[in-house]
This record gives sequence, structure tokens and C-alpha cells, in this order.
Amino acid sequence: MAKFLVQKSEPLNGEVYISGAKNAVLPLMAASILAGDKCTIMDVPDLRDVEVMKEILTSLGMEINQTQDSVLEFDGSNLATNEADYELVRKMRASFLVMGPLLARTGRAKVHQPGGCTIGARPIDLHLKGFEALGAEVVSKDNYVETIAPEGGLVGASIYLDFPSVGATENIMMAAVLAHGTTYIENAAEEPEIVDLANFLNKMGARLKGAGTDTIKIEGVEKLKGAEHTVIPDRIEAGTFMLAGAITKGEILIKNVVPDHVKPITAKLRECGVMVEMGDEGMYVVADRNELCSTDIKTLPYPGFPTDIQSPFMAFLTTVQGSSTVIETVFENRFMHVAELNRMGANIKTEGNKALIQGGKSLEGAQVIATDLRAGAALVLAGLVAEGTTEISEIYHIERGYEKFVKKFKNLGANILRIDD
Ligand SMILES: CC(=O)N[C@H]1[C@@H](OP(=O)(O)OP(=O)(O)OC[C@H]2O[C@@H](n3ccc(=O)[nH]c3=O)[C@H](O)[C@@H]2O)O[C@H](CO)[C@@H](O)[C@@H]1O
Ligand SMILES: C=C(OP(=O)(O)O)C(=O)O
Repeated sequence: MAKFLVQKSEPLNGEVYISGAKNAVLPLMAASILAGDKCTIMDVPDLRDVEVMKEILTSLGMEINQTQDSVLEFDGSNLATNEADYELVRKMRASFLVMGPLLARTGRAKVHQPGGCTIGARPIDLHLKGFEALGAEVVSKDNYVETIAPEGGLVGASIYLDFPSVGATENIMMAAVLAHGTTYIENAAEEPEIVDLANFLNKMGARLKGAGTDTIKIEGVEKLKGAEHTVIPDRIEAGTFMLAGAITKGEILIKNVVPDHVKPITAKLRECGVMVEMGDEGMYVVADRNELCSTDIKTLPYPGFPTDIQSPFMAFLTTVQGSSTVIETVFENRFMHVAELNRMGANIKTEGNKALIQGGKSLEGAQVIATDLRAGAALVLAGLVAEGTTEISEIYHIERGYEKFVKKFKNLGANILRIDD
């Protein structure tokens, strides 16, 4: 099993280019099922999760070609089946996003239950309620879910989500674009990735309005055509590098970032004394001047503080003076990194969904486990300022979602090595 060896590094310095967003590209790829002809997606990051989505789409009969670096072309004209293979679906939760488009395009879909993961149980009830509201019959048995549209096709409906789930909003949007009549998704997720998906669907001929607000209106159309689209920059990758600059007291220029998308992260870093400024070339993060201080964080759906940056931010908070509180409200089990950070000398106590961090600790390198994608990133950040060597195992989690991770960190002067055991 591959590992990362991270050693205490000089303050990071230089520039980093942010890749296309994992959480945007996966639904965009699923949406390409809806077009009867070719779609081109640009700025596709080279990630394990993208590879899994490619395998799933290929298994459905779609043809995928890489026409240039980071450019993929999807041809769904010969879709062969509407059943997604168990072995592929179980590899990645986001694979369930093929359900909405398959149901809309073929009137039926069969997909394995995606299952939970370390950060939470992650049920799919809201996705299924949405499909049912559109008139589909939903059969859940033997670990798979089958959805069947009524004879005349799906019918537009008003759907209120109990929670603004990102995946449910996306799946329902993709099912509703070809339904008869108008669909309203209320209490919809407002994440930038939802807006990106809506923009792509509209380029394909769909009629969506209101993406990025809590109510999305979708007027069904008869069919969709191919389209070209560039994936938005990854705001979580950008946040991770902002924190890398902050924790090492460095100076980083982050290129290809949308300032609005990282506003909650910027606001919290500024509260801690980090300078974050937008310039002509990108976003400057400078942490070498002031004494940094603590802050409190509560994760929330967008535009609140992103749960995906909670663990990297916590790594940073262990190093600043003062005590901080972190409250996780989106996932019920997203503190797996706490035990690992404590093994490195951090002082973090948890009570339910609240973590109390006594900052200003000197961290020590240790053998730690990347329990999930962002927990892994948090441990790398901690390793950059810890005395000695931090050995991080199970790094396949990190490689699911960060493109050219080691290369980008090394370019900034980080002391990080990937080794195969
Ligand atoms: C591929 C992708 O885009 N992943 C992101 C997406 O995940 P994902 O789309 O899975 O996240 P959701 O917004 O759906 O989940 C948020 C919460 O809602 C709950 N829930 C969700 C659906 C459902 O049917 N029932 C239900 O109870 C989940 O268990 C969780 O507690 O949004 C999360 C929240 O910003 C991010 O952390 C993930 O990085
Ligand atoms: C939780 C995450 O992703 P996923 O929904 O793909 O598990 C993440 O990107 O931090």
C-alpha cells in the first residue's frame, strides 16, 4: 500500500493552479447520459473518482475519448443498458448520480445502493422521494434500487427537500429535465456545483432557473443535445492550499479560484490573522506577518462553511494560539481525523458533534491513517509543521479527490514523498 512521508517544511512559497472540481465533474459526467449525441467536458481533473465514473459510463455503453489533456468527449448515442454494475457502484458514492439521467432517458434504471462511508450513513431517501414525486415507481431490494417511470414518462412536481442535499438536488434536476411539465425543487442545495450542473444542462437544451438559490424551477423538454462545458475550479482544493499557506506561515498565489466560492474559508482565515487578497493573477494567501489566533467554525450547507474543509481547518487551528470550537452539522461522523491529530500531539476533545481545540501545540510526526479524503489532507497539512516525519497510510482516499497532489505541494517547497510499500 502506498504511503506519504511528510517532513517539517519551510513556509510554503510559490503558486499553485487549481484543477477542475471533483464534485462538479462527477455530476456533469453523469449528465452526459442525457444527450443523444456528443458532449465535451474541459478541465476534467485526473482523479480516481473520475476514472470510476468513466468505467461506469463505459459499462452503460457510452463511448469516452480523451481528445486533449483534461478534455473528455462523451458519446451516449449507443447507450446499451440502464443497469449500473455493482462492483463499480460500490467503489464510489457519487456513482448513484447516474440514476436520475438513466431514468429520464430510458424510463427505467437499476443501480446498486451506494452504501455509507466513514463520514456517515449517507442515506439516499431524499433522492428516492424526488423520483417518486416525479411519478416513478421505486423498488429497493437486495441492495439495489430500481426506478421505473410511468407509461407516459415522468411528470413535473413540487418537491421539498427535508435537507438541502447536494446529491439529491443533482439527481432530481437530471431526472426532471425530460419530465412532462414543470418541477420545483424547494430547499434545494445552493452549492456552486449545482449551478455548474444547471449551466451544463441548459447548454444541452434544458430549461432550469434558480440554481444557486433555494428554489430551482425546471421546465421539462422533449430531448437534450450535446454541449461543451468547462468544469468550475475546485473550491475545496483551493481551500486546502489556502490552509497550506496559513499553517506553514507561507506566501502562496492561488490561480484559477473563484473568490465567492471560497468566501467562508477566506472570512475565517482573516479572522485568524491570515492575509487573503485577490490580485490580477489570482488569490494571495500570506501568513508570515501576524501572530495567528483561534476562531470558531460551524459547518453548514453552502454558502455556509464547507464540511469538506472542516478537517484541514482543524489541523490549522491546532497550531494557532488560543482555543477554538468546531461544530460539524452536515455529517454525523466526520471527526475521524481527531484521533490521528491527537497522536501527533494536538489537544482536541470531542463531545458529540463539537470539537474543542486547545491551540498552540507543537506537533510531532507519527504514523497516522487517512481515514477519508479530507482527513488525509488534514494530516498532510499537520505533517508540514510537525517535528520529524509523518507517515500517512491509506492515501488512496486522498488520491480520489486531489489531482497531482504531491507535485503541487512539492512545487511550493513542501517536503512530501509518495512511497510504495
Ligand atoms: C460528490 C459530491 O458532490 N460530494 C459532496 C456532496 O456529497 P453528498 O451529495 O453525498 O452530500 P449531501 O448534501 O447529499 O449530504 C448531506 C447530508 O444529507 C444527508 N442525506 C443526503 C441525501 C439523502 O437522501 N438523505 C440524507 O439524509 C447525508 O447523510 C448528509 O448527512 O455534498 C457534501 C456536502 O456538502 C460534500 O461533503 C461532498 O463532498
Ligand atoms: C465527502 C467527499 O466526497 P464524496 O461525497 O465523494 O465522498 C469529499 O469530497 O470530501
